[in-house]
Parts: sequence; C-alpha cells; structure tokens
Amino acid sequence: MITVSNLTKNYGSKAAVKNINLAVKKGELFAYLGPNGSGKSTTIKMLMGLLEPTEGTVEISGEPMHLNNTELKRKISFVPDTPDIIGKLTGNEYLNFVASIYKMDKQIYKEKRDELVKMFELQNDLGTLVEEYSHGMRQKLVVIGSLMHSPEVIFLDEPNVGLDPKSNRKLKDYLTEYVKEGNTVFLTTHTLSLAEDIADRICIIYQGEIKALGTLQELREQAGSGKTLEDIFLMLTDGEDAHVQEHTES
Ligand SMILES: Nc1ncnc2c1ncn2[C@@H]1O[C@H](COP(=O)(O)OP(=O)(O)OP(=O)(O)O)[C@@H](O)[C@H]1O
Repeated sequence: MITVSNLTKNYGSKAAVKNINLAVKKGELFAYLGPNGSGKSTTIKMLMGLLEPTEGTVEISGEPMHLNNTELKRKISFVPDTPDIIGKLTGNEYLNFVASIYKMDKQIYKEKRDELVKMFELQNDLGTLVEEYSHGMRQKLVVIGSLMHSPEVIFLDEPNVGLDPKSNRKLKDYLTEYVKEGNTVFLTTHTLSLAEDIADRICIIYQGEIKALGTLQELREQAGSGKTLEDIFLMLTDGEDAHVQEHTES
C-alpha cells in the first residue's frame, strides 16, 4: 500500500532522511519509531506529499505521491504532531470545513462525525471556539477530522500526545479495528508501549537511517532473549553495538 524507495531529504547540508526503503502492506499497522530529530516527521511529510523529497519516490496504492496529487490525497489522511487549528472556528465549523475539503456525502458525514465525536466525548464542545479548547481537546478534534472520511491510509504523527488514558485506549481500539477492515495505518510515537500493543511491524530509525524493521517478536529474537522494545530502541539509537541486525530492504 505504501512503497518507499531510496527516500532522502536534505535541509541545506543537513541530511534528515537518508535513503530509506520500506513497504507497508494493505491492512498493516506500521509503527515508525526514533528519537527526537531522527527524521520521523520529515519522512511522514514526504509520504503524505507535503514535502518534496530530495531524492527517491513514494507510491501509495501503486500511484506516485507528489505535492499536487490531490486525488490520491483524498484517499489518505494525516494527524500532525501539533494540533494547529484556526482558533476562531468552533469545533463544528472545523469538522464541516474538513468534510467539505474531502467532499463528503452529507449523510455519511453526519453519521461518521456523530460516531467519532461521541467516541471521544466531544459532543458538548462542538459549539465552542477551538481557541478555548485544551490541548487534548484539540488533538481529539484533529483525530476526528482525520478519521471521518474513512481514508484508506492514515498517517499519524504522535497521535497519543495530550490524549487522556481513556481517549488513548479508544484510539488504539479504533485503529486496531480499522486495519482489520483492510485499511492501513502508519504512525510515529515515542510511547513504545503503544507500538508494542498495536503495531504489526515496527521500524526504528536513527539519524535518518533505518536501524531495525520487523515484528516485535522478530526484533526481540534478533536482540537476544529477554530484551524489551525499550532495550532494543535504546541500543539502536545511542550508537552502541546493539546485537540487532541492521535492516536492509531493497
Ligand atoms: N524545516 C526544517 N529545516 C531545517 N531542518 C529541519 C527542518 N525540519 C526538520 N529539520 C531537521 O531534520 C531532522 C529531523 O527532524 P524531524 O522533525 O523529522 O525529526 P523527528 O524524528 O520527527 O523528531 P521529534 O521526535 O522531535 O518530533 C532534525 O535534525 C531537524 O532539526
């Protein structure tokens, strides 16, 4: 569903993402992990067609992704790492706006919005200006807006930041069910337990390069007995010899 070939991004002389190759299958929940500044957001923005790669290509569902491919962008959705929404809109106005961009059918929009708003318990806040929302409420609103049109692929950049435990659980359950229906999820997170709980495969990057890729079990087998994902993550991202085979996928 997502095919990434030789993906590279340089900011001036700084290489943020270095020659990444990976493939995410339809129906897969893929977790992309890495320390601060390792290139996760930069990667996700290139996959989404928000940022031009310096080199390499991205295909979604067999189609090349690029900045102006609006038809392809309609099939996907993005939860950014900061829920920046125009504060002078109410929650309802924001969701109406998102629905109009995706040209959602009115009835489907109403049903999906009501389902998600109820799920995240935001029904009493939709008439309030977003500038009066807490961080967590904004995050919920962005998540609702990104799920409403039932995208085939959802990219989520640290979606759990600011969500309370109950909302986190609901989001986890929703995403797990969502991929079972044949959709695809690509998420970044610093919450390793989230990746352990829901990811089909995990990719660890460091300084813009893939250091490991596989199921949790595969990563643990490669690392040796008794190693947790946290152990593996720390070994691979502090420059020490990790005893985990570095990933090479072509
Ligand atoms: N617009 C930009 N201009 C210059 N450098 C940038 C820009 N955006 C990101 N970088 C640099 O690229 C590298 C990767 O940043 P990126 O935001 O992709 O990391 P990240 O893994 O998402 O980090 P975090 O976990 O902190 O969100 C960092 O060194 C960062 O300083």
